Amino acid sequence: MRALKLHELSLADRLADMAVEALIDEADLSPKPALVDRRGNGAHSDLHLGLMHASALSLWPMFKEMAEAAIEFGEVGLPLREALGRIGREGEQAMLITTHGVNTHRGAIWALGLLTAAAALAPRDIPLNAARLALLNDRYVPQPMSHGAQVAQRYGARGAREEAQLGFPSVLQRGLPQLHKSRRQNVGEQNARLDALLAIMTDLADTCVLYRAGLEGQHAMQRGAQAVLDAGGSATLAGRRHLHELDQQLLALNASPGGAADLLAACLFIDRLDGAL
Ligand SMILES: CC(C)(COP(=O)(O)OP(=O)(O)OC[C@H]1O[C@@H](n2cnc3c(N)ncnc32)[C@H](O[C@H]2O[C@H](COP(=O)(O)OP(=O)(O)OP(=O)(O)O)[C@@H](O)[C@H]2O)[C@@H]1O)[C@@H](O)C(=O)NCCC(=O)NCCS
Ligand SMILES: Nc1ncnc2[nH]cnc12
Repeated sequence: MRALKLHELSLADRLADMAVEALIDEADLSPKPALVDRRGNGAHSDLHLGLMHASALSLWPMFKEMAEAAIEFGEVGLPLREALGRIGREGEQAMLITTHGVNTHRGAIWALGLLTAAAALAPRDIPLNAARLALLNDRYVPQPMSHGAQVAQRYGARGAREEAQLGFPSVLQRGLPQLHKSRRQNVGEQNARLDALLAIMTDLADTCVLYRAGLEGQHAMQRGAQAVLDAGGSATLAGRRHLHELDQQLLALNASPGGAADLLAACLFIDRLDGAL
């Protein structure tokens, strides 16, 4: 049988590969404060690294289908938005079957789903087109009292939806610039990615943290992340001490920055796309 050459992969195949790789890179990155990583399960009793990997892999067909839908519809509009909503909900079901009901990647399905579709539409303006899609109202979206919805009522934080509708400011204005800055300082790729995660955490209203630990958790996350960066970042000894402190503090508060983790995956996906399309 003839071997499949890489360049014979379709655009949708390649985008799905890149989305899943971004999720696996995020999961593997260590030491992340209070999140699942190579060291352990962070603040989660029902998650572990193997489950994060299995969940990421289970989403490959969904990302491919989202990219194909974008290519087929060819423009930002309600038909594409509602197709993505349907595909995303089916992807969530596939994830829940794989994880036996644990929510591993709901936020990532949303963020990376929109970005994958936008990348399939046009290589330029990816965050802008993702935002335009997020601003459209899917008429079929269920309205359950999600953790995000409860936090929105209690604190006014609009979480994952708003982040996408604004064109992913935490990724474009914080994560990516820090990733590039740390790379320029030759701190090593893992430290650069940790710094990008911390930069995202400095200003995020993460509904996962707010749901579990309220404003105290959010302040601890934001201040602690800033302290690591102010001390020189994850590659320095002082920065590592602050990172350890942040890990301990978030674990004590049971505050898991799952939203920030999803946005790091979005950041790594956009970084991968650069030059690949
Ligand atoms: C529009 C949706 C994003 C729904 O949003 P909503 O806020 O109503 O729903 P949630 O499910 O509560 O939140 C979405 C997840 O987004 C992540 N997130 C949080 N804050 C932000 C932020 N500021 N910016 C970006 N992303 C953010 C976060 O995901 C991570 O945390 C998950 C674990 O959370 P949780 O279930 O609360 O888990 P635990 O605390 O561990 O619960 P217990 O076990 O302790 O009970 C984890 O999955 C991470 O991914 C938020 O959870 C969209 O999701 C939607 O409409 N979905 C319907 C399907 C659909 O139409 N999809 C469209 C595809 S294009
Ligand atoms: N590494 C991680 N740990 C916990 N929750 C997450 N949600 C997305 N990535 C995560």
